[in-house]
Amino acid sequence: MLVNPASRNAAGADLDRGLESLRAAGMEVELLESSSVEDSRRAIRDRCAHLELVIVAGGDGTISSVAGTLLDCKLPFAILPLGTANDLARSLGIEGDLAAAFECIRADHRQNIDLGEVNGHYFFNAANMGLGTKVTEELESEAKARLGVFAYLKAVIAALTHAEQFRVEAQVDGERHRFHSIQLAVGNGRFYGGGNVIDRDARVNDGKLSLYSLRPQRLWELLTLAPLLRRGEHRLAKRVFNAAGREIRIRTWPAGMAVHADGEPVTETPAMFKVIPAALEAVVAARAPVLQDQESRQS
Ligand SMILES: Nc1ncnc2c1ncn2[C@@H]1O[C@H](COP(=O)(O)OP(=O)(O)OP(=O)(O)O)[C@@H](O)[C@H]1O
Repeated sequence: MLVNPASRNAAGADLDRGLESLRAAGMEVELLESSSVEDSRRAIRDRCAHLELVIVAGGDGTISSVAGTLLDCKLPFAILPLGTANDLARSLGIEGDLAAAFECIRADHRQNIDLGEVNGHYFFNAANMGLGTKVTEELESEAKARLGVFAYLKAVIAALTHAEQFRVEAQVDGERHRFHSIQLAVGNGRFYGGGNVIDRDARVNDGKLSLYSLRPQRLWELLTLAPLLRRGEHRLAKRVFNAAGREIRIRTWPAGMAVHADGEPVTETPAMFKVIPAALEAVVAARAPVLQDQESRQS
């Protein structure tokens, strides 16, 4: 079990009782506090051959930081959500208190989930260009620690006042689309930004990425769109472009726009997005409605 003490809810978390319950269920658990991303990656790599499961106790940032290592080591993972947004945990149906998350680990229901990749960087939830990256920039860590999910709202309002438009060429599985945008998002999971739905049909195991773009619009129009965006119902809205596919190539004018993946700045446009279907095995909540069942995926 890898604990990131810098995750928002790590400080007050009582892991002892949960750990005891795992040990009582016959699991041999080694507890490790991670001091850096490199530290986490090395800890997993060094133990690769001896581990059966990596329990990541942290937020989305912590889980994304070890995605590539889990993939290389072909190791399954479970989540103890200790972060601010915990969007991947939500996408896996893991909600509620820590006791419920420990219960999921004991029950050990597993599913293969997809991983997104942009210019060689992995992400679970979503990548943003435009307004979304401004939100992250506005979201200074001090406010995030103090306000949690409400900090996102404050940051959104600050970013909206500086929304700039840009031109986009998107090739979705080879099909070309051109449009103007103020915000582009490419999602892999179902949730991003603290419980916003990427698309009402998106699942973290559907083998697809979802793209949406907000066309330039007035501030009041954006504000009226906000509840639809929150629920992932932007298909119902005019001024939103939607598409889904396995490969999405994005060029922007101006070029060199920042691409943030799972909240971290990772690359710039032009950006090549790919989904790696069923990349990782994850411990999920039993009968999680946020996951596509494996039968309908095959059909
Ligand atoms: N593997 C890691 N080990 C140590 N520190 C990490 C690791 N991964 C990321 N960090 C640092 O810890 C900070 C907090 O981690 P994380 O992003 O998981 O929690 P959060 O910001 O509270 O939650 P969320 O990402 O769900 O909003 C990150 O911003 C990053 O600076």
